[in-house]
Amino acid sequence: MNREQIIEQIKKKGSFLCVGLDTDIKKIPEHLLNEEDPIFAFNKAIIDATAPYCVAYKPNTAFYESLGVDGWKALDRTVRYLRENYSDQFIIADAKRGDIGNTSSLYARAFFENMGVDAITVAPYMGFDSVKPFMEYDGKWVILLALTSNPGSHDFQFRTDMTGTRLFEQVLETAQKWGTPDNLMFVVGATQGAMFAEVRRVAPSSFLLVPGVGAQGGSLEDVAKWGITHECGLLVNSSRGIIYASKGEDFAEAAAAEARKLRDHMTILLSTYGVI
Ligand SMILES: O=C(O)c1cc(=O)[nH]c(=O)n1[C@@H]1O[C@H](COP(=O)(O)O)[C@@H](O)[C@H]1O
Repeated sequence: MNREQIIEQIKKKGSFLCVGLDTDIKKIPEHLLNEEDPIFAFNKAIIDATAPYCVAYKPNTAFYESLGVDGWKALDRTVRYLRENYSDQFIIADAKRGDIGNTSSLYARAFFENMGVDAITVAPYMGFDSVKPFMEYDGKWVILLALTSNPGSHDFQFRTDMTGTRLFEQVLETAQKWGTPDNLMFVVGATQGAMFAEVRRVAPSSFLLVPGVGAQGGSLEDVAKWGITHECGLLVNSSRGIIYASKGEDFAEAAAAEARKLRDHMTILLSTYGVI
């Protein structure tokens, strides 16, 4: 899925919502545990209920890997279900990979060729050769961690070099020499608030994947205020806040209601900032 197609979907749906499929076997409604593949049954119901309100899905691989082979199969089945039934949705494997070039090329093959997702989250720590193999796929995206949503983001990401440039700014600056706004996005946590203005100073036109609204308490209002561009330039993720809105038989309807609420807010923001 290319940049124009993502923007078209955002405008069409009045939404820049990404639903996080962080599906935890210990948190899904009990009645689903009788299903032959409970994780897939949960994901399928969540997808069918929330698809009108979002433009992307982001399964985090940890939730699937924790279940071994069965989890990986459920993830693969989920991606296939999205591909076959919702081809207008952007699919992000949140895997946070990155290794020496030779190994990264196998991660890229696993996620882009084998699983067929549109994008993968990548950690920048090992540098250019660890990121490049993911960029060698036409029509696929790297989403590089830049300024994360967690408290530990302050341990390294704000450290400055001799010129006073912070590490996250160096990541943003340097990585834009490796890729373009057509194949490279950055992760910036919703909890970083006004720091979005600093991010936009260095990366004015890149799409940002923004986790941290909902369960982590980030403000959608602030993200848009400091981070939105004339093309939107944002994909805002919420996982737990949507998919665990109810633990009962009505879990899918409750998820849809949460997604719709966020979509309604996003439509207002898109209109306020002149995107639609
Ligand atoms: O790369 C990510 O998606 C990510 C980066 C980051 O800085 N913070 C962050 O929360 N995430 C992921 O985004 C999702 C957030 O989930 P909720 O807090 O439940 O909405 C999880 O899958 C996290 O692993």
